[in-house]
Amino acid sequence: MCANKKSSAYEPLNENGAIALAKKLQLFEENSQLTCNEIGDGNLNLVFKVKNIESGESIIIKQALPYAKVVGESWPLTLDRSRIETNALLKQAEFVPQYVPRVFYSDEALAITIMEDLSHLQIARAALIEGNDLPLLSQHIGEFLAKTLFYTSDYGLNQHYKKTLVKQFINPDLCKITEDLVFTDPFFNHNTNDYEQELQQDVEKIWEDQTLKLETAKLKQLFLTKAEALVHGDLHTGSIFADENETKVIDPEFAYFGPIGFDVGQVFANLLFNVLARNPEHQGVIYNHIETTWDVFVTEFSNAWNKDALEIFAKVDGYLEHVLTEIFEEAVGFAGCEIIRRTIGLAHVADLDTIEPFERRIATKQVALSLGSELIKNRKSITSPQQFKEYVKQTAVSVN
Ligand SMILES: Nc1ncnc2c1ncn2[C@@H]1O[C@H](COP(=O)(O)OP(=O)(O)O)[C@@H](O)[C@H]1O
Ligand SMILES: CSC[C@H]1O[C@H](OP(=O)(O)O)[C@H](O)[C@@H]1O
Repeated sequence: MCANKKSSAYEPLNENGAIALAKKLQLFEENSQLTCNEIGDGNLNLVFKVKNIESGESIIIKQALPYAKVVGESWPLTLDRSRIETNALLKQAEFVPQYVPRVFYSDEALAITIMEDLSHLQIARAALIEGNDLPLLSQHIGEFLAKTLFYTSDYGLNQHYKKTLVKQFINPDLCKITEDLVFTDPFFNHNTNDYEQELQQDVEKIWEDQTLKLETAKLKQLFLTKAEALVHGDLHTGSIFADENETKVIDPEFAYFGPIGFDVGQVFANLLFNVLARNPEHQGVIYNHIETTWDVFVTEFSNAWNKDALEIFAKVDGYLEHVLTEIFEEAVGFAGCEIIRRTIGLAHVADLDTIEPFERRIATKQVALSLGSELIKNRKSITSPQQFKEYVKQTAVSVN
């Protein structure tokens, strides 16, 4: 099966429609007995799993709705995100086929991507919450980040061709969601915000902190303007399937040409949520994941740079180090924004929301807010992932 595109009129699928489509496209052997379930638990799209009862073979049909599923028809949203998702998966597969689902078919008009079923793996967020530590997660994600980001950047890609890709991945509606939900609304008294009343004072502290707002404005400006590489754009642990051996990154519908540090920072932040949710004796393994993600990223990015850089200045002493230092600094700041928005903004994370008892949940969210603010404001003086540990400790002491 291979990806292709053809035109048909848009209509949202239901389970029978998904089976009919799979049959029409001859994705299973003739006369196969097929079942289908809608399994989407994300904020935006429909996800159908179609399975051959006898052979057990299955595929995933993901379809965009003309609105954001989590809010409903009052929040219209472009179907073009499906084209972006398919093309991002195909582009990433050029560099790291082992870390993305195979795409079998796509149809822009129907806004569908048909891909490999990854149900044998577990969503990394759920696995980490359960205490399943996914030993290869950070090794794989570090390599995924380094290769997808280096080879789509001006360092590793023909700079003229890169501009045609920038055009192909213009993604204004999904970027607007991030500009609002990650970089704006949580820092103001906005009606999309969602937090427990026990956090009111901590939230107001954020709204009143002018230094924090200034630094967030600078990070938002980077997100708006720094077309450094084709970023995934929503690389949280809910967008990663994994087990002890395998890792697959899904859901790149927010992909666009943005700052490399954005993807790296979202990975840091989402691992930090898991750190915060754990008892201290179980945190070490997740801190190690953060360090390994960065170490592998640096190693793989540097190898790719030394082997394949097309930028003539790449061989100038100090240039690679400068780029890596800037990526880390920006990643720390972006991680801070992600931490704040997932704590008090529209879209939360289960790591924090499932903490029991309630008092511990609130105390942990207070630490998260303080940590997020510190990462944004102090990102220039945080130069290694080992410092996250100090910052978590320091903010925990200052909050409690
Ligand atoms: N390739 C896949 N294989 C198996 N399950 C999948 C696959 N893609 C998505 N899913 C399931 O659907 C859920 C939502 O998918 P996701 O791509 O995150 O949707 P959304 O864009 O709405 O966030 C995932 O959490 C996972 O349970
Ligand atoms: C109304 S979109 C909110 C939020 O949802 C997206 O995540 P996902 O599609 O993985 O559920 C993205 O993080 C958006 O910011």
